[in-house]
Amino acid sequence: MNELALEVGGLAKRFRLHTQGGVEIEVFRDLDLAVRAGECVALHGPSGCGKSTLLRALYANYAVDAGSIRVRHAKGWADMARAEPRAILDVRRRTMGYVSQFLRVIPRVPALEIVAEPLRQRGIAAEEAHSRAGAMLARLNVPERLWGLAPATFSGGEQQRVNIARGFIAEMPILLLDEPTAALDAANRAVVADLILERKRAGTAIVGIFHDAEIRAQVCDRLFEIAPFKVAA
Ligand SMILES: Nc1ncnc2c1ncn2[C@@H]1O[C@H](COP(=O)(O)OP(=O)(O)OP(=O)(O)O)[C@@H](O)[C@H]1O
Repeated sequence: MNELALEVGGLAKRFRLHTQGGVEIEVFRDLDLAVRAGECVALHGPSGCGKSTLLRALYANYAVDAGSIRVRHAKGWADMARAEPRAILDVRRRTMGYVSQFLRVIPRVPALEIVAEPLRQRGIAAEEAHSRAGAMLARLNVPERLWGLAPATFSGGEQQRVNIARGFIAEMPILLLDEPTAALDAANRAVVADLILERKRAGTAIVGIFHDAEIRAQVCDRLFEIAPFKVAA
């Protein structure tokens, strides 16, 4: 069996709505999840059960109230629930990628640059980074005439493919995917399925939200059910 890449233990998360009388929403408690290299796990459960919240917590976009999120990183382990901001950035740069559903468009930065950036950050020369970014965009059927433009005016599906290209080009050991095919047509869904299968063969551990049952069946090894949270009596 492959080695563990991600190990979540005793995770608890609640939201406090400060602007609404301090109401608390408890999303999960005592959540455990282990994911091995090369494995793809789909977060599953009814709408509102906490799939997006868990994915964001794994990336340390949300603070958690208890528990650990251990990530195999730089010949050791990092805990995303406790790490300093600088260590979190290092994990994001070298170990854990996140493909959100929507591209956070940076004004005036062209698509090719957005996709090449993770490679540039890792010290790869501009020429090689741009050539690999172009190949990835071409594979995802983003027309070459768009590569030099900022994606603000792109269609939803084009923006999602730029986002996917950026997420996959870095070849991270752990990938978090938030509905990576939501805005895509059948041909591009097939490209994304191939990209995911390739990463799995290369040993990437993947955690994702996949509402599309066909993609889920193609790429996921198991479902991780987030049970509806019940308040203890
Ligand atoms: N930023 C936030 N502030 C307050 N409450 C939030 C916040 N984000 C999510 N919640 C609440 O946490 C719960 C889980 O939401 P989440 O978006 O994680 O569910 P989900 O399983 O991804 O849902 P869906 O399948 O509908 O996208 C919901 O009850 C939601 O209202």
